[in-house]
Amino acid sequence: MKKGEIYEGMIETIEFPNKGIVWVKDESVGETVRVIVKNGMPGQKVRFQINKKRKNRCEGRLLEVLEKSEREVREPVCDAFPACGGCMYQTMAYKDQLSMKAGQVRALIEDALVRGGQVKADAPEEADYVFEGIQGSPLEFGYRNKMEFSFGDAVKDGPLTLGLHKKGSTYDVLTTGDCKIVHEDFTKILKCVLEYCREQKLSYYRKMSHEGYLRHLLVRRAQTTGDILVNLVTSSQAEHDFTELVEELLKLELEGHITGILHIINDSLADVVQSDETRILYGKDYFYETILGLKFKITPFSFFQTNSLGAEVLYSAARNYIGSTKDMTVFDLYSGTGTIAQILADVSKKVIGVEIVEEAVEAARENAVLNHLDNCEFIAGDVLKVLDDVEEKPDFIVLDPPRDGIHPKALEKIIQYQVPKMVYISCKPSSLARDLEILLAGGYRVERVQCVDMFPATVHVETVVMLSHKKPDSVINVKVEFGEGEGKVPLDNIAKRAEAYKPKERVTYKMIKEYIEAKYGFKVHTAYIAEVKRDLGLPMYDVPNAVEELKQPRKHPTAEKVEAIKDALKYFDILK
Ligand SMILES: C[S@@+](CC[C@H](N)C(=O)[O-])C[C@H]1O[C@@H](n2cnc3c(N)ncnc32)[C@H](O)[C@@H]1O
Repeated sequence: MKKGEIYEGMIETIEFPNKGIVWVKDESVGETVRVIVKNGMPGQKVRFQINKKRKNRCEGRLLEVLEKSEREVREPVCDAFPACGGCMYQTMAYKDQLSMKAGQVRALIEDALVRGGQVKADAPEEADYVFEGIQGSPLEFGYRNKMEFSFGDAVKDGPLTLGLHKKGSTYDVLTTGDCKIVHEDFTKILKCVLEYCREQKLSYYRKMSHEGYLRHLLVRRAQTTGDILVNLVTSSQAEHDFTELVEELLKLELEGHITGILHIINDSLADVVQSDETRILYGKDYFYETILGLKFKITPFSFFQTNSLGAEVLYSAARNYIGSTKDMTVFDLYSGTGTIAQILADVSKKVIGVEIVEEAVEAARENAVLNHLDNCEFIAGDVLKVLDDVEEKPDFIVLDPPRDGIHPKALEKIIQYQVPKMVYISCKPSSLARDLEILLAGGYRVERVQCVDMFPATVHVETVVMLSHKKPDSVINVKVEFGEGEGKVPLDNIAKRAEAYKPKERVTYKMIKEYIEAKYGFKVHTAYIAEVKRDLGLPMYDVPNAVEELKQPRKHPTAEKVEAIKDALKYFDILK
């Protein structure tokens, strides 16, 4: 198999977030190879081109869907599908989307449990934590309370467009005039603004040359109050009077109501929505949203969960795990506009929120006053640094970091508090799995896991994890001196050991099973793989994965299965 070659095959499964797994025969060596093909659906027959080939990892670029999947049970709901790429799973039944996402999270968590030492690779049946499945979003469509549309064109020098970027393109913008994951009010506003800008022949800002005027349209709509904030973002390269546009927008027949129309000037070279200057064209520059009975003031740039009703499900799941915090000091790390802190405030002694965006911290403070809570403190700054300066010690910690997860050094500081319990809310399970390994190594164990789907039809999924601290049975102190001389550990040795322990491409039991099924046409149990490895004297931690549970007394593999397992171990370089 070489880079550039074209193959066909069936997408057997999808690993988080959108990694389709296809097994194909590489005729040049007579082997069956596992290829990752992104952006497909489970069960589709696809044609793809190999674009990455490494020893244990092969990737292909999807060229064409040859046959639809049986799991595509309905017609696309919008005309930007599949070019937009935002709602890849919209043709799958919602129930099916949910079970696929739950399976993806479970596999990642259970890998992390093995790698972090909570579960032994050869005894997956001893995975002593509770995986509670997935809760869906109350709304399958129209669930987003915020959308950032870009101005551009769909083809070079084509007519002005306003909407979302084409999948995989930084430049081409599709007009998403019937996007179904936002309320109809969003599309009415989008069409009105686009029509006006086309009539006025306003230019759009080009990312390469940094020339042009129109940049983004940011719309926020509170799901519970129907308040709408319209933000038109331009460069400062022209001056335009938007009075007529404001009149047009206010004439629209909307289900909600516009509380503010803002003109934001942004000359930043980066393609992000931010403000050098904000002009209020109508109304005010904020609105209110209600979550679990609490009121939150939202400004154009403050972080707020984008699915308000879904956030209620997520926060309820977290609150359920957090339990009673009476007389406790709680740290809400990565607190945004302080939603979680305020949900916990009236059942805690004190809550301290830490958040890096100053504007969100100011909003959090205002929100606490609005909700008559006087035991919340919000600190602006990076968690990594702020934890060094906070004098109070937490009794309980809630973590809700951004997609990339938690900085390892911040995790170290969090672990040092040794709080008996923590709840980690994650919007990216692969970052969560990486952070869990560090938390497990730091003496924590995973007790319960609940997934919540906040973004139906997309690849995203949220996870809430309850962790508890394992108290050590006993403690011994070991003093190690580094350097040359008797009784010291030479630094050279450390460098060699570090080299030997460098992370290798991870081969899971699942990969071995998939290889065997594709090549030999039969399934093998995890326990059989473990048994063959034990018999061969292979280290048991080399092939971690623990997804299945034993449902009957352990049997032994047949000779045929033993040979197939040995072949797979050789294929993945575990057996030389
Ligand atoms: C997933 S949001 C959670 C917000 C909040 N808990 C909520 O539910 O609304 C993550 C938040 O972390 C903030 N953040 C990102 N990096 C940070 C850091 N190093 N220190 C503190 N806050 C950070 C972001 O600005 C964002 O508000």
